[in-house]
Amino acid sequence: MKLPDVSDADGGLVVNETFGPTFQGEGPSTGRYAHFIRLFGCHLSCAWCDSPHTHDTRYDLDAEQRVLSIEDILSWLAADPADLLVITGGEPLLQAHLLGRLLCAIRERALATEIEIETSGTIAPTNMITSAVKRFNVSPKLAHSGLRRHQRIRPTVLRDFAEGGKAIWKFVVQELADLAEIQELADTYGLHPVWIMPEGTDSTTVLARMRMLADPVLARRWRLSTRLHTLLWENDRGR
Ligand SMILES: Nc1nc2[nH]cc(C(=O)O)c2c(=O)[nH]1
Ligand code: SF4
Ligand SMILES: [Mg+2]
Repeated sequence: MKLPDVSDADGGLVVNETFGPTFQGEGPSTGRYAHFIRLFGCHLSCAWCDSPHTHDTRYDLDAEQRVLSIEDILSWLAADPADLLVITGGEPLLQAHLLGRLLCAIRERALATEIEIETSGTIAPTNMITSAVKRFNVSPKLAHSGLRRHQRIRPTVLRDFAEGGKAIWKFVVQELADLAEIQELADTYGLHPVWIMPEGTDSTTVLARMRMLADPVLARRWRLSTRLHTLLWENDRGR
């Protein structure tokens, strides 16, 4: 199975979709008016991935990707400048070089008040990216992702994010037993603050898991995230 190489697309970023305005549905900025850029490509393959169309060869990946120049993306944003711009994927840091240039240009032209990046925590960001963003929402994957530990846990990358001071740690949880696994990672790598988010792509599952998690998360003094877009719009694309 050959995955598309997104690291050196000539002249642009490989984008899956741009959308907004919508609400940031996850993490500390939940509920904020937000625009999204979903970059194409991921080097992982989590069993429960909620955006497999960014990389899974069971999808029509030719139809799922467009090469957009930095100017193309700036024009899209200029039509409706973002309060919060969220860069997600896929794994957006696979395209770190061009992404850094894009984010600098967005800051220079004041096309977003704040920028945050959703990432798996397996690829270190560049300095250019780190200086342009307000926050990294880092989601290290647990054993239930089906990935091998060395694929999902990159100690040096986790420590870099932790020391950089711009990361929050957002763990996708299916069962209460996952919390002990998270505690071990948080203690080993100094991950703080910890956010717990239910796995699920329909409102019934998200709400049931949030109810299951609420008291145990409080007992650990952690934070709880919903998936607001899922509660509102189920698994609709581009929301
Ligand atoms: N509204 C909305 N909020 C989100 N936060 C993170 C998302 C993602 O897919 O990474 C996402 C998404 O797809 N939609
Ligand atoms: S890291 Fe994210 S995009 Fe990549 S397979 Fe896992 S859930 Fe999907
Ligand atoms: Mg996601």
